Amino acid sequence: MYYFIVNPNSCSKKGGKIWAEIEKKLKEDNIQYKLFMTNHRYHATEIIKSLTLEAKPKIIVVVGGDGTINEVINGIINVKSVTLGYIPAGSSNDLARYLKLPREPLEALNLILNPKYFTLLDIGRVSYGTSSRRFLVSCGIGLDAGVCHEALDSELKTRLNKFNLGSLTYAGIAIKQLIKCNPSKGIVILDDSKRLNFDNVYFTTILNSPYEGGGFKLCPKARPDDSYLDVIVVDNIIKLKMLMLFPIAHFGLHTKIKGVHIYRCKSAEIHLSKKSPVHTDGESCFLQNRISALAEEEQIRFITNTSF
Ligand SMILES: Nc1ncnc2c1ncn2[C@@H]1O[C@H](COP(=O)(O)OP(=O)(O)OP(=O)(O)O)[C@@H](O)[C@H]1O
Repeated sequence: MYYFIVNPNSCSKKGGKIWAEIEKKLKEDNIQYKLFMTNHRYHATEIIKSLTLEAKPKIIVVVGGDGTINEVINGIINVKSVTLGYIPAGSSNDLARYLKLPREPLEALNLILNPKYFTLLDIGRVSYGTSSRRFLVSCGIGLDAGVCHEALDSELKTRLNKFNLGSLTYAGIAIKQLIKCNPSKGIVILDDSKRLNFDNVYFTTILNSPYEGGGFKLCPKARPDDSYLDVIVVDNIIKLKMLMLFPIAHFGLHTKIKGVHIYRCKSAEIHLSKKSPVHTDGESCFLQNRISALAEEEQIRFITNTSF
């Protein structure tokens, strides 16, 4: 039995169309499944909570974007009893990009029905104020999160999604926000011991895998299964040079630029001089001036196309 959690609204309603294609195939092939369609924000979290209350092994397939996967990962109670399958149906699909999951829905379904590999993926946890949330792709504070916040309700994203170019939204908004933004002073503490001071931080992002924001290869060497987090701090770069950083970050070529700092750690704490936007997997965690993140001990079993 396969349990499907479907966000029909992902990628400006493309999720619903993708599900129709998947459901037709499941019916044709007489595959047993149960459907749980989300009908509001955070519904995927409620659904998976109820599905994972008992520690009974289940294959749960998510149809949506990185935001839907984030809601799902945040609701799993018995992590060890779950195997996740994923049919990417979002605008940016950064998780699917790194896991090399098929972009074609029926191919992605085929992989789930005939799995090649099961990979244990790290689950990150970010804490802020009195709250905390898990992430699979990344969390961040500063400019990158500001871009995610604006992209959530972006008209531009809706328009670009019509041409399968939704991921370009992030680049467009990033340029607009960069022009206005004022960097902060920041302190980053790695593994409770290494303290780093920065004067003009644009953003700090903590990643499980290389990509975020629709294909920016921010930490090219990050691996989602190594129990470590990769951290990028972008500091003290003139805005004109920052404009160059975005296109070359698509190829992971920004890492040699002075002012780009990359670290690997088990935990990270970030303090900024002023409140700044925070995101987990592109979803908003409002404005904060302090966040901390770690890799949880338990990993989640994921159906993948490749071994890592
Ligand atoms: N039925 C629904 N109606 C409206 N919004 C929904 C519904 N179900 C889920 N959502 C919300 O839709 C938002 C977007 O989903 P998701 O992130 O998966 O798609 P996306 O933004 O197109 O993809 P990506 O994150 O890969 O760019 C999430 O914040 C989720 O809470």
